[in-house]
Amino acid sequence: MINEQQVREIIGALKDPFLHKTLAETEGIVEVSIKEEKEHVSVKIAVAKTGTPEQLTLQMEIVDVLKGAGAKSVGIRFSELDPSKLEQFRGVATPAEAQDMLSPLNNTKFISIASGKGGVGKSTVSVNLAVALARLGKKVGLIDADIYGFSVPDMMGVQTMPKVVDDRIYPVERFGVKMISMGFFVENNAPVVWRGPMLGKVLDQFFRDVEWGELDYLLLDLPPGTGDIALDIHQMLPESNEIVVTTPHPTAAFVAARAGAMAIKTNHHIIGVIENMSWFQSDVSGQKEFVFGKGGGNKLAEELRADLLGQIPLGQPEIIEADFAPSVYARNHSTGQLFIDIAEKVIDQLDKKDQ
Ligand SMILES: Nc1ncnc2c1ncn2[C@@H]1O[C@H](COP(=O)(O)OP(=O)(O)OP(=O)(O)O)[C@@H](O)[C@H]1O
Repeated sequence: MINEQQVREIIGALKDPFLHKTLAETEGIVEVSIKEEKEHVSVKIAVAKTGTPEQLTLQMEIVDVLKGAGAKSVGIRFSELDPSKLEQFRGVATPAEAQDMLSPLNNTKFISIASGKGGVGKSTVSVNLAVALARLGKKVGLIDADIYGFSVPDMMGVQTMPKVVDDRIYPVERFGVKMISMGFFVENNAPVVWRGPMLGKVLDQFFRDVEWGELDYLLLDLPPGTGDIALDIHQMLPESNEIVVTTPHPTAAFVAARAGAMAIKTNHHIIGVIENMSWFQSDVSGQKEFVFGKGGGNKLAEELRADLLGQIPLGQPEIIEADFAPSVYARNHSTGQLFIDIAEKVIDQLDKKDQ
């Protein structure tokens, strides 16, 4: 297992993406800690500007080099360089680099949606939360990053492909949401087997080469579970606000807690839990029937010390032939309204976090 000095040497050779000086030169390695028994390295890095696509690239480079040197898992936190230090290096930025610092995603809040296992409704929640945020007047993007199980284009009833002009990818817009999916980049629904660097390149492309314009929120529908792919993606993403989706069964909540733990370990911030398939409203008895049990969402929220943002019942959206989108609830559908309530809570929480 590598020691702290080796970690500092390896990362010290990488460059601050804006200052184009090595992290050793900028003294950008703030903290290194190593858990020998778990072969886990966590580092805190200060860069000129945080929350940028450039940070994502650096993040991937750090994960790559540390894993290459023997770390099994890597945690990275970013902070901004002290203004006095920044001053020291100012003047080295060319106009193109200065333009980079004004990248349109700089003020975007990232929201990732995760689940402990497949089939609990993570994609349904991602799509409807994105649409609800757009219905509230926000500028919203959605990345379907569920590389094996991409389903967002079908769920939203997307019939077109993104346009590519001069090497720039223009996302498809549906219900006011700009969307891009792994599904657009594989032929004939073929299974995808990307991992490691290849996966990183594809994700990087989603941030850098897609013409998002200015966005308030960029949602990411993550792969389900706590396996290698989910871990890779967690490590490669910019720091995000994460929502964990579960069903009400206590066992499902238990599995979802592991996804939450993975998010925290990879320095994402859990903002809440959404319980899906919470009940079924019987037409016959008029009663709520708790088909999948009760209490899972609350239990998970307690465990992750986060809010239960909402509970979504079982039930399909009405199908409108003329505007087919099989998983999008209409604004005036009771579930559509529940998603508006959740979106308001999310906006509120993230605004508070900013203050
Ligand atoms: N509240 C709900 N009521 C009825 N059906 C639902 C509800 N939520 C999800 N479903 C259905 O359950 C199935 C799984 O949902 P979805 O694809 O959103 O789950 P997922 O967690 O993203 O799965 P995976 O990660 O495996 O792709 C879909 O057929 C979807 O239409």
